[in-house]
Amino acid sequence: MAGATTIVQLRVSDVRFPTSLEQHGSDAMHTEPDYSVAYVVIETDGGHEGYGLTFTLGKGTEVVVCAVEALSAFVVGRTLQEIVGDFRAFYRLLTSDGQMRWIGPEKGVIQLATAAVLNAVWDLWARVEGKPLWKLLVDMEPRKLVSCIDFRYITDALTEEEALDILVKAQEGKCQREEEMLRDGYPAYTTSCAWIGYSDQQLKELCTKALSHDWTRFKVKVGADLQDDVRRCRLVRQMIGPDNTLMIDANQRWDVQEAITWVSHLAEFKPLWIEEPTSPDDILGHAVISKALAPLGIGVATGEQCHNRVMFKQLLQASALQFVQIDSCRLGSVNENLAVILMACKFHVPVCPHAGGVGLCELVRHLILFDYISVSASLQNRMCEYVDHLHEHFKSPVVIRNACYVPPKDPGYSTEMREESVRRYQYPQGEVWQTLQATRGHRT
Ligand SMILES: C[C@H](O)[C@@H](O)CC(=O)C(=O)O
Ligand SMILES: [Mg+2]
Repeated sequence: MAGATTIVQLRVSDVRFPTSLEQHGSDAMHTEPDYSVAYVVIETDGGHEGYGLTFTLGKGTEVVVCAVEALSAFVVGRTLQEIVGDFRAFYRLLTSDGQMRWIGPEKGVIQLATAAVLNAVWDLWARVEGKPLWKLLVDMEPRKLVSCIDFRYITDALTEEEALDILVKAQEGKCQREEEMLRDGYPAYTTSCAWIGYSDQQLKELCTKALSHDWTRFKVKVGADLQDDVRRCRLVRQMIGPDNTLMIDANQRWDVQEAITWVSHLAEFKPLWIEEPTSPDDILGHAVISKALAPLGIGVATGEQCHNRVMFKQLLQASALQFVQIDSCRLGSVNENLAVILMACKFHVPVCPHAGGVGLCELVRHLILFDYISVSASLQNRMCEYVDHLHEHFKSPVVIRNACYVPPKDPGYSTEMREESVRRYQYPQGEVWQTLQATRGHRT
């Protein structure tokens, strides 16, 4: 890395897209989501910039913005070299400050804010190195990678030495896997055909279109009404045929027993997994559901609202999930995602990232490429979520080819948004929101 790069400013914006108008992103618990971000820009004295974000659903983004502002004092005035020279210490500084940690620790709004800020730092680092983030990670020495992870609270499941060992072993075949990814891309599944607010007609049209674009894996939202779910799952299964893959997602709608009963009624449609059947905090509940559904061949997937590595640790220790859904903006950025990816590898549980939101596809593709090339070395039972919304607002948007994520080539973490998008969708002063309020009285 060239000379010292001091971070001189951090700016944060509340950017919201009115996706609820057309029910994009809707599920059994979030019926009117306006896909939004707390969007962070850090500037350095040398003219470099880093971009970060965390995902929200509209209302409340201003609270995350406030938390980001509270964290900015830890970042501004520091050099990039100082931060990444001991990234574990910096992660701890942000998450373990003696006063700030009281409003977490490492969960909720403050962890979302940590993700936004650290995503900007990782973006800056990758840009300064002139590499896309996945390549920065893939090229990094194993010892350096583990030095970015805070192992506090997880050493009973994964020690630093074990993490190092996993990374060192996976060096074998790394170059071939990188070539394979550059050639074929990383397998994806689509959630965009079957949001809960879509009509049956929309489901049919979107499935037809997706099938014609080579999609073979489909996720359907369930959990609001059993008869609707039976009808929708039947329709999608008929459309996609017996050999394609179906997943279902309840977004935390049920109690534990209710989840088992409800999903048993949907077993005839052969879902690979039920996602978020119950409260994301109920580790033992997930374990009970996993055990009950295993004989039906249905696994449990969760993670999009799993707020830190300690929760994932317990889910893994309790055999409470069969698919680990990391989230680039829920966990404490790349640092904490590395911890979870390595724990999942140790427990032999596949990582299938969550990406239903604005910007999540852009970011998480970097993490899953790293997982395959440098950690798991397997594609067995693995795929990364894709949703077909709002990519046009990013400078390095996702590219999908043959239903696979094409590895991005631009330096950075693909977090930079188009300036015009940020300006127009800024809440509430952007022209899109001003117009919506004036013409439709869209709730603000
Ligand atoms: C509110 C979000 O769209 C959520 O439904 C996304 C999700 O659960 C997923 O993509 O999975
Ligand atoms: Mg989900």
